[in-house]
Amino acid sequence: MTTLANSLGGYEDTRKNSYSLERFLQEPVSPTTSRYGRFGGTSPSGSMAGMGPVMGGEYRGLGGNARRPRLLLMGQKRSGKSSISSVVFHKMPPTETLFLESTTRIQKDPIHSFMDFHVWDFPGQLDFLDPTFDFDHIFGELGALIWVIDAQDEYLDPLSRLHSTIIAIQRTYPIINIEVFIHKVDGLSDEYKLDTQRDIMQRTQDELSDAGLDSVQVSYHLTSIYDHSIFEAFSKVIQKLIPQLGTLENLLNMLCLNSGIEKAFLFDVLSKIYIATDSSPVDVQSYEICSDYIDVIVDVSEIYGYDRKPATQLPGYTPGETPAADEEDTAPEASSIIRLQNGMVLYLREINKYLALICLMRKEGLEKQGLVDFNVQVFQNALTRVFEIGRS
Ligand SMILES: Nc1nc2c(ncn2[C@@H]2O[C@H](COP(=O)(O)OP(=O)(O)OP(=O)(O)O)[C@@H](O)[C@H]2O)c(=O)[nH]1
Repeated sequence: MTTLANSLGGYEDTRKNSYSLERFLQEPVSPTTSRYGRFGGTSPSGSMAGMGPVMGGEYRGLGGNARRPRLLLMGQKRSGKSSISSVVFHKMPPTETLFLESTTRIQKDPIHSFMDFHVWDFPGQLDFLDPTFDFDHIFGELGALIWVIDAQDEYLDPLSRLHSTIIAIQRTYPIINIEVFIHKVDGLSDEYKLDTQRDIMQRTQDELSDAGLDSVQVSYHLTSIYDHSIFEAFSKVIQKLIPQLGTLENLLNMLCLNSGIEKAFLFDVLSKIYIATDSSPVDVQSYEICSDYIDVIVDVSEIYGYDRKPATQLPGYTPGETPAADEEDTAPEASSIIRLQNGMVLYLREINKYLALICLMRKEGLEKQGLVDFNVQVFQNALTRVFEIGRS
């Protein structure tokens, strides 16, 4: 194991730029945007010092414009669109989605997290290809179109609506990411799931070829709100919208290589979406255990964490003044280590109030814990730099 600072060409920046997970949890939640929980898509106060286009509101991915990407959830009635949005972004327990009412108007949900974006939930009965709808307004600032298909229901009609939608938007907006969620697969056998996916892929490919759109890329995900598959699918959707993804992956690779880490995830604590991971293959079990670990840490922090007030409530703060970065920096970042029965270790370090690094390593790796801690600190500083450069 070596120090990451060496691998990063001697880069060393001792400036601390960390935020507290606990403090994030204790910040006020706006009743207008939070329908279901404490996270509720609110905008926590406090600056996002050092976090650029991906962090704190701006996005320069598509076409270089500083915009908030929009994720459109579309599909037939009762396919599970509102449930997905509620479970992933508002911590709604999956069983409570049974009581969700049918959406009658477009639900626009601003999500303020490591990257600000909007989630628009379309009522299933709405025909947005109708000429009375402002097509450009709906698809103009799109990051991804997420088409939800209920795999437990008859899907040929919804599929043909998907095809006509792709054909309609491709002509004007060819760079849109099209993501098909083959949803509610929890009740299906593995064989049936794969057959359904194969059938949907084949029919879509045939339809697009007939329309002369062979080159259109469509991604397919088997999802359910009753397990981690929905979070994993969203992770992949969001990752495509992060301009710095390649750099984040390289940093994670270097961290793993130099610290004896087998798998590392950079998680958004708000949604449990991972925004980057190293390039070793993701196995579901590692992802699930890391995702569960975040839940535990978040819950324990919320119940037992001490009350660290936001900078605006600290003594000496004058209303109207921008809180000094130093005040944010005084809070130590949360960290935690758990030894698992199988000889592995889970290592968590909060990077800022939105992101946490979670690593899986063998217990021998912790014999040099000081080195691992140091490398993680260097990784944290490098990450801050990446976003600073992106912003400038
Ligand atoms: N088994 C299963 N049921 C699900 C899943 N996701 C959603 N549901 C159920 O599907 C039903 C419809 O979910 P909604 O989220 O209201 O569907 P919608 O697409 O928003 O419906 P509209 O608002 O009418 O367009 C609810 O009873 C959910 O509990 C899933 O992954 N598995």
